[in-house]
Amino acid sequence: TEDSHWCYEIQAKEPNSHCSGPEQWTGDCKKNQQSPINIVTSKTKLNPSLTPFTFVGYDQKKKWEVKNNQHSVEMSLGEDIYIFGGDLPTQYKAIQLHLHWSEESNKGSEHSIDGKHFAMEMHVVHKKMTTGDKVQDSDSKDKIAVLAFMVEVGNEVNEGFQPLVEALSRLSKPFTNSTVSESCLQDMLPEKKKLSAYFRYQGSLTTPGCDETVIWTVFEEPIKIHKDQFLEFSKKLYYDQEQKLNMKDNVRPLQPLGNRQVFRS
Ligand SMILES: Nc1nc(-c2ccc(Cl)c(S(N)(=O)=O)c2)cs1
Ligand SMILES: [Zn+2]
Repeated sequence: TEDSHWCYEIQAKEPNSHCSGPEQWTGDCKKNQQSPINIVTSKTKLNPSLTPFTFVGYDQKKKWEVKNNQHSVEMSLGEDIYIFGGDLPTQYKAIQLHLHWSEESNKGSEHSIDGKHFAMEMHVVHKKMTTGDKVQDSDSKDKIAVLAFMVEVGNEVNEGFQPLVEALSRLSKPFTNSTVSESCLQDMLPEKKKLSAYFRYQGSLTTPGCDETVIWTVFEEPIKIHKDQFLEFSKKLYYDQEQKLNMKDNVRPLQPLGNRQVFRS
């Protein structure tokens, strides 16, 4: 399908590249409720319904499957990990987490907050859990809920990130798989009490087909990792089999907010 040839700008501008960069992405990528966006905090609207989340199974210790899917490093979740609360219509089951990054710490996140980009952005992708026979109409706007965490670099090692960082050298080539050592999602996130402050808006996948079916939650509290942990991603991972193009800048350009309102908890 044309999606298998989509790529980021850094790949598209390579001499004799045959992939389609963000300006050529198809599907819903040219519609008007796209992600990511710049969040102008002074224009966000307080929404008291945006209560804290309940995270179920985020403390489950497991040797998670990870893979280099040629666009990012992706950790498969599933099983019994899910969220509810956060003004979501029902509970949402965790499917996978992946990240976007650069090699400079002031760009690399997909969303920006008051124009500030972070070093990385971690996305925990959840799918709406339909109870019993209820069928999801195909274009429903809330099929997916992504929890987005900004990642800042500092000089403190983030122990919770180590299992993933240590697996990266086993994932250099695209379409390679591995497992991380025993770890849990919760250890990668900011402490729970800091997760009640977040932004909320209606948007899309930031990768083709850019389906406008995502309820976005962008947490205010960033994850902090050591600079060396951060640099491992662009050092160890490659976009291509020949290992000539380091995987970095897997970041979609900012999209127009249009007439959408961004809410805050
Ligand atoms: N092949 C790939 N798919 C994705 C993906 C899948 C689902 C979603 Cl929701 C997203 S995102 N960045 O909008 O969170 C990315 C990444 S790489
Ligand atoms: Zn993502």
